[in-house]
Amino acid sequence: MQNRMTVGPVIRQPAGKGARRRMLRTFKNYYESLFHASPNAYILLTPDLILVDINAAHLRLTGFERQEVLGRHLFDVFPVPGEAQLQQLRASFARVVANEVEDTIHHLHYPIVHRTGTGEVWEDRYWTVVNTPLFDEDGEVSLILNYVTDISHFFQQDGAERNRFSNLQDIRRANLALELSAMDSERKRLRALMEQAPGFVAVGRGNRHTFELANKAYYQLVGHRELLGKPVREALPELEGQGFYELLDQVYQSGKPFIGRAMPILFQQEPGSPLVERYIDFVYQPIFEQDGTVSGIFVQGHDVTEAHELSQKLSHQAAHDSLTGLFNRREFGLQVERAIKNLSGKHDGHSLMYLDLDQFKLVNDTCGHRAGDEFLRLISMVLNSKIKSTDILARLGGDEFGLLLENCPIETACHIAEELRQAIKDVEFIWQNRVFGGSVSIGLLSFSDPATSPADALSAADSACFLAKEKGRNRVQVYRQEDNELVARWREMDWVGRLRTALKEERIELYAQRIEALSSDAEKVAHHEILIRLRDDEGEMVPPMAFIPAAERYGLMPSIDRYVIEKAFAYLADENKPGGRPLLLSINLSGNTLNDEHIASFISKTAQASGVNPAQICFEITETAAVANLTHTASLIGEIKQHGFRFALDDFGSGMSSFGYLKYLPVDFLKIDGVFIKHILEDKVDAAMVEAIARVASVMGIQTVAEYVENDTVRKLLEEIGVDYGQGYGIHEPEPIRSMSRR
Ligand SMILES: Nc1nc2c(ncn2[C@@H]2O[C@H](COP(=O)(O)OP(=O)(O)OP(=O)(O)O)[C@@H](O)[C@H]2O)c(=O)[nH]1
Repeated sequence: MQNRMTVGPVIRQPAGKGARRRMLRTFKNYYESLFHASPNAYILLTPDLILVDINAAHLRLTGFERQEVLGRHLFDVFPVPGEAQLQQLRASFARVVANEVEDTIHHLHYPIVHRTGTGEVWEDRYWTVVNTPLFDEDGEVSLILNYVTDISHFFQQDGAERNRFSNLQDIRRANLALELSAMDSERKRLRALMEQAPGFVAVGRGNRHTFELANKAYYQLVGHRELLGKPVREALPELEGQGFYELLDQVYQSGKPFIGRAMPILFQQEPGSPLVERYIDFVYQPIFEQDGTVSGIFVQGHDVTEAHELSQKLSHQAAHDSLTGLFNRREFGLQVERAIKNLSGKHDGHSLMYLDLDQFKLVNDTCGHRAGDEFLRLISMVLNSKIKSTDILARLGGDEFGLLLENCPIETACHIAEELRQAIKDVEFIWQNRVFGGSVSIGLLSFSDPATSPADALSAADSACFLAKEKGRNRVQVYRQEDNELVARWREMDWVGRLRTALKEERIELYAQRIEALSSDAEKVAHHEILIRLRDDEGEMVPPMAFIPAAERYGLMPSIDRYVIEKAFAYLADENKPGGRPLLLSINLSGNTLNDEHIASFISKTAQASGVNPAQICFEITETAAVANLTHTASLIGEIKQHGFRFALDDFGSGMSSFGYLKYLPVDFLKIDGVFIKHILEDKVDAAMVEAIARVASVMGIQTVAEYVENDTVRKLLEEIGVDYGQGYGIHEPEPIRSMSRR
């Protein structure tokens, strides 16, 4: 069949008024814009010449209102002027239906009543009429597209003019062919657009939501299967019980759209295969008829599974600790906050535990971080196994855990805390043939005041935990406000914020105390130990005893040490200008700084940048810090010494077997612990200890420094014993480094 043109997806043979309306609807949905926007005059007719649509160009041409012509017979709307025209038209429409090809009446003399602002006017008109059959899926002519062109002006011209258009027929034909081809490409373009659209699109018709259309993305989403012509419950049976059928019914009945965001949906993409979960953003949009009834639902949306999974992953990461999978500190704070909001007089209040493993460092230090991580995982599993699923367990950081027991009286919480302590005590962690036992200190707080802040609750429990440690570890300590020790601890914690600000505002000031040569062998340089003071926000100087313990406990010492190193090196660089006497500065490195894996490179880079000679710097580390991880300290000292820096072992003699360690620590100075010097004049044992240290050091080629030299008598005795240097208030009181004269 030539020129066969099927419009839209399917247009069936009309069987009555209702059927015609459905046909109109289908056509309207897909080609309404194209039909109405065309500059050419079109009418759409059923084969029995009932007008089912008329476009805007035709209405402009004839002056009719759309509503008054639809559903009426063609000849009722446009009365035929005579028998000849009637025959011509009838024959043309009959040919279209019988032959199923397009039919043209080239010249049809057909006067029309034209509506004008002043009334109806009969106008003599000549037309070219093209009737095109439109076919349904079964190949039957279901509609006739009637296209008219007003050619009256040609017939109203003189003869010569008319001759010029003697081949009018060909021109009309060519024009029509162009029109039809434009319409066809538009149709293809629209279909391609819908097909290729990134989102899924489908149309369900009628109250059973029968698939009338589905694009590529829709097929991809549901798995490629037969959809068209099937009601949704038959086409996608796995949606039963997921609420989507009900939503479709609701939109169909209410005429109100439904918008779904990241809704989970399960599809069985292949017969027999497991259900696949996807997340979709979608809209169910009702399709309205002209009479306001809903005839179907337009489904449009996007598969947002990847984005949804990513956002789930991110929010999980934001709330959980990656090592143990437990909640993290932030989330724990939020949970405590939520629990506080739920406090009501009816309940016993909540209980909160702060758990800190005892001597956990030992696992890290002897077997490495990986072992430490495994140990932490094991501990979190043990804790998890001992609590209810509604309890909130979190890793607060390092080896610290938090546990929130909601609506749990203190007696029960004490019992649980004791159980947890025992469960950790029973842990045996084996790593490369080494066995570590578990132990935990627990601070327990019970609170019922809705005015409690999460931060206060946590730090109160932390304070109690601190006390548990102080009292010997492996115990549960209940928080009591009247506890003086706890008050002191609160004060200490208050220092954390103050210290951070002081560091930022450079209010930590360097002081120096001279270390004087006592023996003739001692090096003749101006030797000073750098000490620190904090200038508080009111300008008062705060001694180190007030803030160093807090800085040590809260991990601020590495920052303070770095700050001191930078300032001291800068000072040395200034003092090294020509004419200056050689200076030697001693700088303290805290135990935490020894664990800072970048400290060696920081020191050498700072020295290079400031241009100081490493031989002018001696780092002091306490015996206790050094011994806590002897191998690590020994290799760190070795690494730093390679650059030319020197080392002193501070508070020497305080440990049980100090001499034993000395062999492993390549230090240049030993600073004898002040406890031996303080009473050296009265206590013979102290004097003997100092003597012994001086002798052993001398044999090992290490120089000795005595601290706490408070007067000349002590100084003389030390000289006699053979101690190389002295330091103390009897020699020099610390003073700000910048105001210090060189002696
Ligand atoms: N393996 C591992 N170690 C960590 C992690 N976070 C912190 N640490 C280490 O945990 C240790 C915490 O030590 P502390 O709590 O200060 O001391 P402790 O040895 O447990 O001793 P006490 O608490 O005083 O009984 C430090 O050595 C940290 O370096 C981690 O994620 N993995």
